[in-house]
Amino acid sequence: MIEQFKPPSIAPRLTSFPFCLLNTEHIYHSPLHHISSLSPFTHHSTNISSTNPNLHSPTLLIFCRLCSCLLPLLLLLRPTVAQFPQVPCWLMIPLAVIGNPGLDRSVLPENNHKPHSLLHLQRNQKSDVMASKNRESGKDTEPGPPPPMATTGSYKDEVYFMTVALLFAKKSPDPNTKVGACIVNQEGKIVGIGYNKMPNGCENADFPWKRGKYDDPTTKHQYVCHAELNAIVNKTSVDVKGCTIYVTLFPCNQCARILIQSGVRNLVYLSNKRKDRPDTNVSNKLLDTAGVTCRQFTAQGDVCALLKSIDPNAE
Ligand SMILES: Nc1nc(=O)n([C@H]2C[C@H](O)[C@@H](COP(=O)(O)O)O2)cc1CO
Repeated sequence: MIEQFKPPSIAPRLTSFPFCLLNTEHIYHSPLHHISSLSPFTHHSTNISSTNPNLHSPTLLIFCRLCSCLLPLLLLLRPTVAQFPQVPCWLMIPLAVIGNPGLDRSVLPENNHKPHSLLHLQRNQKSDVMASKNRESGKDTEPGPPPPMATTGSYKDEVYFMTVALLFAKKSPDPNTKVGACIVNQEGKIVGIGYNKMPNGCENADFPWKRGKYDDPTTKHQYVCHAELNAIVNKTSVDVKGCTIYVTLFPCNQCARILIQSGVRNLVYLSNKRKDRPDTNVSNKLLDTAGVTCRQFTAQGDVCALLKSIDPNAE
């Protein structure tokens, strides 16, 4: 199909494109860096290079090519544009494609404000630099509640990723065991999230949630899709080869097989409460033989501190 490029009509549609992409199931469509750029209902990202194949539409490709033609002009304009926070967001897309030497992409905005302009991003970055200077000088070890931005970047990335897994575990309808999983690619971007639930289209209320023997069809075990499986099928990238999965419970042998087959290389788990069960031994044997590195997450304290820093009243 040949479609004429119409800048005025595409602009409003793209206004929200770089910063908020959601599908109908509220699963994000753009790789994320940190929990702070993620909420259950809106997902912000300054990275427009979504790996979702659905976004690689001809329209987008044509648009990107046109943007690259405008590149020299935009390079000239960039310092000027950054002075005006109200500059339309669609103009920011080519700027984001070009990249801004003043911005470190590994330091994405880590507060609740929407990064609606480059100026805003630069402000955030300045705060990050301040926070990191404070850390280096040991100031953030002083007692007392931190100022809103002081915790920015205070935690290892894995703390954010396990926190994401824990947050999504909360969405599980399983009344007994809620499990969350978060898959992260080699660039440190989240490319898949899942939690245990009944298969799509199968109403949670229509199926049993009781525990029991694994082969008993009156128990949940025959029906429920595990968090790891959902994280993989929800992936926003072409594949999850070389990725790391953060999961709140050590995988069963079935999930271990799925992880191995899909190319996940590292596993970080929170709980291994079933370590004495035979199927856990099978998981261990499979993962070990296939060369998937497994380690237990030990920074629970940091997860609690991170959550508390988001909302001091959080439990
Ligand atoms: N790694 C895992 N991922 C998961 O999503 N699950 C899910 C399947 C069930 O919904 C629940 C375990 O049930 P229970 O027998 O502990 O109440 O957790 C379980 C495991 C461990 O096998």
